[in-house]
Amino acid sequence: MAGTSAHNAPPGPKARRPVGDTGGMSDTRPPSALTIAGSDSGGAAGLEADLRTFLTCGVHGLVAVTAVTVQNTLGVHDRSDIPPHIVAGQIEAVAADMGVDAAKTGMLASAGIIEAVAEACERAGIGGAAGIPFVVDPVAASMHGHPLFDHAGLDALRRFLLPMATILTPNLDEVRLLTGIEVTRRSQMRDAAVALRELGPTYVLVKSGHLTDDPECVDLLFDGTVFTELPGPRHDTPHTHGAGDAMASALTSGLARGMSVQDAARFGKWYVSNAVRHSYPMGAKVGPVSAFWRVAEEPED
Ligand SMILES: Nc1ncnc2c1ncn2[C@@H]1O[C@H](COP(=O)(O)OP(=O)(O)OP(=O)(O)O)[C@@H](O)[C@H]1O
Ligand SMILES: Cc1ncc(CO)c(N)n1
Repeated sequence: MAGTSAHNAPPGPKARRPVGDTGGMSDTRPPSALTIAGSDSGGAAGLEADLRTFLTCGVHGLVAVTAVTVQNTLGVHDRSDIPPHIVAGQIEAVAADMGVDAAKTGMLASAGIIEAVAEACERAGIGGAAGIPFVVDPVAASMHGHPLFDHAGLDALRRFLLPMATILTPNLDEVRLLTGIEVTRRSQMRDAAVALRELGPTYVLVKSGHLTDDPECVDLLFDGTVFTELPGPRHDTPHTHGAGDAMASALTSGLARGMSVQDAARFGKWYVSNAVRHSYPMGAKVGPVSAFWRVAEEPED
């Protein structure tokens, strides 16, 4: 495990509040981030990944559970969706009492849940032009190809959630589902970003993990005018389960800590690149990305 060093210090300007900063006083509230996501029993993706990332990025994690999946490295074997009013209730309860500095979505399971999430977020002041930063990760399927919502879900996502998003973070399968654009080369990511932004989000971040022939792993951020490449090496490992969730939740953590969207996106890319670099085998197939690299080392004695 690596501690903090020049090598793994985050790039770009410093966040307003450093990791774990509570002002040194027990009555000072740390930044908080809300994940609206499903549970992965394998602990690699879903809300488990998000909470772990929030913690290691110095942010208190809040949760609205959307579904429980029966999942391991072989696939998603079963699931039970949470009733939409319970999902909305979780969002409203934590927003009203504890306060949300940034929010993100993961698996949203159904059109009914998506509509309830959009309404609850609107009531809580999450998303929209002047609202609390809202990261929409349009998780459509698990990495094994198991759908995590259906066509009605896709329509509801377009209709209710994309116009509220501060930033949309699709992988290349989700780009195809949302726009019909097939991205097979890095140069095609710009057209995809333009088409995605027309669906309503303020920023778009197109993730490049699936371009496996590309020797680098360069994500693309677009704000409607400027394209910003987020460069990084492509680490040679089969174990990338949860990379998308780690990227989106680190980005959300950056926003909760007061970073600009540009800086939070760079922070997210830096975080996930290290998480993939330290990923590990576990189970029969694709193992999880790591958060251990970010955990403080224990004292010698
Ligand atoms: N082999 C790799 N080396 C370095 N970074 C990677 C690698 N694979 C993915 N990433 C990074 O991880 C993030 C997630 O990318 P990807 O396109 O795989 O998303 P995803 O398909 O949503 O992820 P998941 O595997 O969780 O479903 C991106 O920031 C991407 O740049
Ligand atoms: C619960 C859950 N959320 C998201 C993903 C996608 O990584 C997954 N496999 N499982």
